[in-house]
Amino acid sequence: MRAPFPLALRIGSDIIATNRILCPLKPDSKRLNRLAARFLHDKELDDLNRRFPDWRNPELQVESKRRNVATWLAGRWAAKEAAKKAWDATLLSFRDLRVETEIGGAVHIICDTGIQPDDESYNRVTEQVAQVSISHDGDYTIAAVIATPLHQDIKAELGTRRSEAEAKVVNQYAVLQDKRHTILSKMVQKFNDPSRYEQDPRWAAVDAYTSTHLLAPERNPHHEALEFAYSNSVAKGLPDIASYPAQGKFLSIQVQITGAKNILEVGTLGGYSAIWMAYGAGLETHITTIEVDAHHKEVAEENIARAGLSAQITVLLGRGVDVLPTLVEEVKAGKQAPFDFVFIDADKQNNLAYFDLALQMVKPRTCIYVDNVVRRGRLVDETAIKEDPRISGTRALIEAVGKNDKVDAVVIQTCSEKNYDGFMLCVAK
Ligand SMILES: C[S@@+](CC[C@H](N)C(=O)[O-])C[C@H]1O[C@@H](n2cnc3c(N)ncnc32)[C@H](O)[C@@H]1O
Repeated sequence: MRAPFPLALRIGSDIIATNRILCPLKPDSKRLNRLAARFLHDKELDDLNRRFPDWRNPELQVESKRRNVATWLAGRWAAKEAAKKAWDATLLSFRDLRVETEIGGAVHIICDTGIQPDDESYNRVTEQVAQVSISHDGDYTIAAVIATPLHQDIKAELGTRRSEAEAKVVNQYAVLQDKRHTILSKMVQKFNDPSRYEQDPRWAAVDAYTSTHLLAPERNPHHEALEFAYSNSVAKGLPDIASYPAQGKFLSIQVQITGAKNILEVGTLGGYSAIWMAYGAGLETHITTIEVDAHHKEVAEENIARAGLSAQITVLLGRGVDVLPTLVEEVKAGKQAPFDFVFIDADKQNNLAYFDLALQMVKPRTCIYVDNVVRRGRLVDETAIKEDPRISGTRALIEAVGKNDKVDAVVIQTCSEKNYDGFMLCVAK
């Protein structure tokens, strides 16, 4: 028989490299502000302001000062991770926890529900303390927490909040869906051909459900910038033809898988897909995106600036068939690095031209992704083949790629909130 551990004690520990905090601190102070606002409790923000009055302006600080701020933040981060492990990571968020240093120097970590004593729930337990130890050595910070299990009052409060937050996300998504459906119905009226927009409600419902869990706004630090890019584009009169959120995330994940450092996009619109890719790619990656419409370019640049990505994304104005050959020359002359991820999403009649030009400036094993190749099945519709240059352009691409020994490719059909479509995924050999 095994004797159980006799004490109702739980431990948690965490280690973090200070450089992980220092990195966002260097090039862009806005990122640091966002990071601090995301994980520090308000009282910890006050502590930080007191200790490092100019921390919000790292450009003014010398390297050693920046490192001190990063080390302080790393201590808070590690302590909170350790506390989540000791208590209940599924219930707790970083901002429910705060590290507190007493006047004598003793350090505690507190699970703080934020309920004030003058609140009617004052007779319930609203805060719980655990012991924490934080140590720094060179580039690393380590924290260990020892705690008794979370009090039932706190568990109940956090559980209620979690359900409310989940309901809010579902609600936010429903509002977004409504907005999209209104735009879609306007398009249907405009073209007076509802059959072109038929949509099985299950597709949007599945997107709504999965997005609630996998694209939850509170878990996506870039949610606000992406939502701004989408809404601002529609508000400024751009057509509602950007990638949808799950597709944006798919692109971002592709970029992470391939480790792309130099991305090419044809068809910027309001920069929505470019922003998703840039967030997936990391700070050292660059995206060149081509847009023929000057107003689209202007709105895209506004959205990109708002996302803090102006240094990472360059929008080139012009027709793809004119701009791409100049890029090919630059790559051949060594003035421009070859691309290692390509997203083609512009005028579909030129798909093959874009593909051929892109192929001249990519590294082996580059992923080339071409969007909207199925178009509700019109890819194989006899009338569309004869009358719609977007369909004949896409068929020319698929047939040429099928004969090209330098690439391997597949078309995947998709159904989603944006109806029935598909993409072609190729890899350059
Ligand atoms: C489907 S939208 C791009 C959507 C964007 N990739 C996204 O997911 O957010 C296509 C864009 O290509 C642009 N475009 C159309 N013809 C073009 C051309 N010949 N050269 C470059 N861009 C073009 C359009 O103005 C439009 O902004």
